Amino acid sequence: MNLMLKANPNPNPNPKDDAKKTRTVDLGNGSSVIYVPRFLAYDVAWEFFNYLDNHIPWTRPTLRVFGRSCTQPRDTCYVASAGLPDLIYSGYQPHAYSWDDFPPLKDILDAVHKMLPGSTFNSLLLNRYKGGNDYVGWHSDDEKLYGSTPEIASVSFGCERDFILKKKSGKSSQERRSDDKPPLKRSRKSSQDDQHSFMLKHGSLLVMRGNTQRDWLHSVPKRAKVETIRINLTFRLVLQE
Ligand SMILES: O=C(O)CCC(=O)C(=O)O
Ligand SMILES: [Fe+2]
Repeated sequence: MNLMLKANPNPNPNPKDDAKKTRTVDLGNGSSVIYVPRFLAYDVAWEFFNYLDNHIPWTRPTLRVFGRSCTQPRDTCYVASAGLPDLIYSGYQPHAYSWDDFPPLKDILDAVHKMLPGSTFNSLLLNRYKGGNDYVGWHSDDEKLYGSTPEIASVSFGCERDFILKKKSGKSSQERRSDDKPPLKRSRKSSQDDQHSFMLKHGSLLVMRGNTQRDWLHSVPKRAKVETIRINLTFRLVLQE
């Protein structure tokens, strides 16, 4: 299959159209997010969607969360370069498929590397959300094998879903700003700075950098009425032991 993949050479052809613009959000304290809405051309992204939907050996594993067994609320698969330490999350160790098993994934990885000069990724966690009942709950991707400041590059296909970042508990920035007020007068409401939402478009790229996994949680919440499939690829760098 030749998908003629290139990262969209001009992801922002009309500078007036903010919806198409690459956006960098400084989350403070060394955390940042980059969002590229048109990372892949629309039609190419649909070809990838169809390939991934039909050729990836999706599974829905049983996880152990807070001592309880539950079925992961989305399909998953894992691909990694040979010789890397195993990924284990929520008591589950996915089988690591090879990049050679799924050549189009190497093309997407190349495009991500091209878009992010200086960044390297050697593993990929794939997720398939079959409809609005499928989701990923609040978490951070802070497994030890990614080191202290993991960079995660996330490419989305198909149904648009909300991706929400929320500051880990501790003081919200509004509370921090009102440190000089008596405690009773402090607002308990978190400020807008403590949550950011992205509607992840078909063919988009979102990158989390720096301290984002240390200081922030992220989720893709359930959405009533959503009935179509979304596929998401998160590229990560597993550090060699
Ligand atoms: O589906 C997404 O956009 C996010 C997936 C995610 O957070 C993860 O796989 O760790
Ligand atoms: Fe994540």
